[in-house]
Amino acid sequence: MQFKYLNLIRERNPLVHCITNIVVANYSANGLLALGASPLMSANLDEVAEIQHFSQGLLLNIGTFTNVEAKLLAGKAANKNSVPVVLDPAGCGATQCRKNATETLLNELDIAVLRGNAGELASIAKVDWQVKGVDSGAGNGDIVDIAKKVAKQYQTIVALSGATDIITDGERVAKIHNGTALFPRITGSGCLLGAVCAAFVGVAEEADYFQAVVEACTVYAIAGELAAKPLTETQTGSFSIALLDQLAEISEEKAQQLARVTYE
Ligand SMILES: Nc1ncnc2c1ncn2[C@@H]1O[C@H](COP(=O)(O)OP(=O)(O)OP(=O)(O)O)[C@@H](O)[C@H]1O
Ligand SMILES: Cc1ncsc1CCO
Ligand SMILES: [Mg+2]
Repeated sequence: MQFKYLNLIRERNPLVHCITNIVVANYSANGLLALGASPLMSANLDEVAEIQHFSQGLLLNIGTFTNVEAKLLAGKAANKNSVPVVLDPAGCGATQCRKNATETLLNELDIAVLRGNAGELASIAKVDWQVKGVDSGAGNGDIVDIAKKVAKQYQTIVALSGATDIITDGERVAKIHNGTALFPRITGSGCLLGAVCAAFVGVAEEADYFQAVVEACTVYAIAGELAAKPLTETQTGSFSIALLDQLAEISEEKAQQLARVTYE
């Protein structure tokens, strides 16, 4: 697999505007900085539309179910200014009002990338699933079918994360086999991945967003793998710091060496 967007991020230092949840705001900003992007966290109604005049990517994360109006306003301005929008429907299956708000965002906005775990994508696809708050839960549906269905329905690129990440535009499917079991043991590793996806599509042409998202998820999963290498399975605190270090350290060459990506 050929990597080309990681170096571009470091060259261009894209500004990624995040309207995210309070749990992960600081960690996401640090992760973007480590990678080589420039984070801006704001949900103020007076400025979120204006920010789309100079931002390269917009992340909308519904995790703490706040600022829905700001997300709509920012998303519409981003669409007008050709700024790619990444939606992370964190915890969207947990309550009816989250389901409704997620549908509204998907219907009202042109979402370039929809990044969530299996439970969140199953909820959007209206497939029966035992969701558990923001964790992915368990279910019997075929996650490739779920991801493809949602990608087609909303004409977006779906990045479904888990032990194997599934990236699809509804036709093409990439599976990323990299990662570490330490990822789901820290909060916000998926939320940061959403922000990372926004940085990658922020430096890509629209026609190449699929490839940019595959690259984003692969680089990220490998950074986690490298961070976990010297750690035991209980060193979750150390992992969260080591992941930031690896996001700063990882090179295209290293990613190329370690990538385990298959296409269907
Ligand atoms: N069991 C696992 N083994 C290897 N990698 C994993 C595993 N589970 C998740 N990952 C990786 O963890 C990262 C985050 O994905 P995850 O599915 O945990 O996000 P999430 O549930 O949205 O997280 P959060 O909502 O806490 O931010 C992805 O890079 C994914 O590949
Ligand atoms: C724990 C938690 N609760 C709402 S958002 C969030 C961060 C992980 O999605
Ligand atoms: Mg999540």
